[in-house]
Amino acid sequence: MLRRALPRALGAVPCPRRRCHRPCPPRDLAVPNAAWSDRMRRHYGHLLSTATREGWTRLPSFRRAREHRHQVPWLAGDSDSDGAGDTRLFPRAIEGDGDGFEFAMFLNVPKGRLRCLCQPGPFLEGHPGLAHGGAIATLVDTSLGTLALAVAGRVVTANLSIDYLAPVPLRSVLLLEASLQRRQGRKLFLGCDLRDPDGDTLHARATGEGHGDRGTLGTRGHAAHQGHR
Ligand SMILES: CCCCC/C=C\C/C=C\C/C=C\C/C=C\CCCC(=O)SCCNC(=O)CCNC(=O)[C@H](O)C(C)(C)COP(=O)(O)OP(=O)(O)OC[C@H]1O[C@@H](n2cnc3c(N)ncnc32)[C@H](O)[C@@H]1OP(=O)(O)O
Repeated sequence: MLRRALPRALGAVPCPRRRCHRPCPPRDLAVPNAAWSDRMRRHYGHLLSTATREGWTRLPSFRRAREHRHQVPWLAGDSDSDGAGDTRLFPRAIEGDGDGFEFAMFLNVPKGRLRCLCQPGPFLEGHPGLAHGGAIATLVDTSLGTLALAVAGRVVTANLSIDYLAPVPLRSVLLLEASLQRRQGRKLFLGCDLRDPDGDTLHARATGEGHGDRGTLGTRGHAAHQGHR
């Protein structure tokens, strides 16, 4: 009992492993691990080395929404009502390195752009050897959602439309380039392309619409953006 209560009282995050109650610093998952291919590492290195000069910020990525509370305070939740803290961000739900989504995002708020470098793992299979369309939709929604969060605060996806143009092999490397196209009141219109960063293949093109809370866009969103920088 005390083992569970003390870390929480100190503001530490309970370890996501079942039956482990030690305080556990969140692990940033948007960094290379042993499952990243050489291509993934090469593109990550390039994005990282040019990021600062070109005004991009690498976003750390944690297992659970709450662990992003320093960037997006409302993701911490209002209470512990989601149980014993055993939640996962959907794209981080598959735990083995390389098995699910390996990804790293780079954000440029002034330009309204986000890049997501991704390596889809073998547990995302649809047709044999190929990524499931739902997995691609997750990648798109997460990218457009993160961009919308960064520029406008509390936003939900109202609409998502994806043209699947070419199959995505498992363990390939993909670069998603997202941009904010326009804002209209509480609505944000976003789009993205998902490409092979080394070739000509355009795997998917998507558009999305995010809606902010009444009274949120431009206020809390601004605060979240400031907090991030
Ligand atoms: C600061 C740095 C931040 C960096 C971030 C770093 C790391 C990020 C860390 C963690 C990231 C975590 C998460 C982010 C990743 C992924 C995000 C995932 C996002 C989601 O996956 S989120 C779940 C799916 N999402 C929902 O669960 C939405 C459920 N839904 C609703 O909550 C409502 O349905 C809502 C709000 C959509 C509308 O509700 P409402 O009450 O405002 O609607 P209302 O009827 O008043 O209409 C008002 C106007 O919207 C038009 N309209 C209505 N519905 C529409 C639709 N579907 N499509 C197009 N237009 C629509 C009407 O036509 C009218 O248009 P008009 O005003 O022009 O007449």
